[in-house]
Amino acid sequence: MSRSPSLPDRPTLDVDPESSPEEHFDALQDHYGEILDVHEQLQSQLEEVESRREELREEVDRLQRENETLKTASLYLATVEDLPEDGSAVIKQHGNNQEVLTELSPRLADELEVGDRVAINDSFSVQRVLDDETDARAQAMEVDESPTVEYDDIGGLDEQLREVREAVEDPLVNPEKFEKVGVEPPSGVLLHGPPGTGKTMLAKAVANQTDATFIKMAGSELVRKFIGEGSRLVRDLFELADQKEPAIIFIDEIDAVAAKRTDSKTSGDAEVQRTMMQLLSEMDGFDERGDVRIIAATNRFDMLDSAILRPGRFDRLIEVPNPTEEARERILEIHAGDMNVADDVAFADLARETEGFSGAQLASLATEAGMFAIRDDRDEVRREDFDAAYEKLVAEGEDDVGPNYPSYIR
Ligand SMILES: Nc1ncnc2c1ncn2[C@@H]1O[C@H](COP(=O)(O)OP(=O)(O)OP(=O)(O)O)[C@@H](O)[C@H]1O
Repeated sequence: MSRSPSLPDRPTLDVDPESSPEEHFDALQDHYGEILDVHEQLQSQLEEVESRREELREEVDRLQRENETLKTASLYLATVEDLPEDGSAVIKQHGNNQEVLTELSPRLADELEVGDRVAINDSFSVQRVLDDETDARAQAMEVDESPTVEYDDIGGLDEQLREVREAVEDPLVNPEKFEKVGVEPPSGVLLHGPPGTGKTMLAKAVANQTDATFIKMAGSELVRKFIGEGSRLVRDLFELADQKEPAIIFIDEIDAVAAKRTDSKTSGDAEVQRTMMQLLSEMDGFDERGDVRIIAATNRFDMLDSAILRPGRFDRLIEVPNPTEEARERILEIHAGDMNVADDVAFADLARETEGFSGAQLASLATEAGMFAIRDDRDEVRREDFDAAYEKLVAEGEDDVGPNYPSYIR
């Protein structure tokens, strides 16, 4: 839609070569007059265009502000239930299941289909259409039908492994044991300890051992931007586990949804609370579930709300600490065991010198040492490679490695 006015014709000077100087002068004067006219017309058109430009600029500013508000304001989630022909839509809000009839913009009316998930604002006006729900589910959950981690791949955590097997594997494999004795198996297992100590590995290994599907959800993923989405994901998570049983649900970073209540009453906190309530209610209804076990992990045990630790919820707490010297040796053997290691490398020495390292850091130490050997065009990994790897790791992550570096690094 263009509103630009058409330009006036350019005046031409028509002078008869035979004309007298007076006639010539008159013709020039007429021409000058015409030029002045055109100049005036152009001037007024320019003013008109400038004022239109100003209007458009204001419109752009307004839209930009509106866009910003839309981007920052919390939106609610809803599903399109019906699309009557008149450009309206019946939507059902997630969380409270409120059904509303709302007008659609012409663009959305063409685009929307029944079943679509949409984001709506406080006045129930549809702001945008969201991705396919299955995509959102797939993004948030990691599903591994047959994890490959074995118990033997885990270094050190013998006592923790025994407890996890007792709480998760036995109820799946020998449920009758519990029935005969008349005790309820633990509802949920909570693994807590510093990062990279093998919590995920433990959960994966027990899923592998029991031929269960491993379904992982990160707590941070459950804390979503859209109101109602976190609790919806929790429901999806348990539903999926039901479909896939036997299954092990692993919720990493559970502290993101189950932190102690704070005094602040921001909508973000309320949304986290709702997600946690949904999780608790799923766990409370857990008895009727078949072969589904639930394991959660946290690095921030101190932050957890005691509500999730009550009997019937995460009632088996297992601490997974950083490895002891003996465990560090075992972890190094696991990760460097297949490497072509020179005679001057003694895992026992390395274990002694890596106090404060987590399992994940020991795994990186082995990989990095291998990389140094490759870079040097050798097919054998020497002690000097482990030393170089050590220095690199310490330099990269002073804060993660912990205070106990060996003396020759400090
Ligand atoms: N006890 C261990 N034995 C062998 N390898 C380990 C051990 N702990 C950690 N690792 C190595 O570190 C990697 C990361 O470990 P994992 O993901 O299990 O840690 P996590 O405790 O779940 O960490 P986070 O709390 O950061 O999620 C593993 O894939 C493995 O290579």
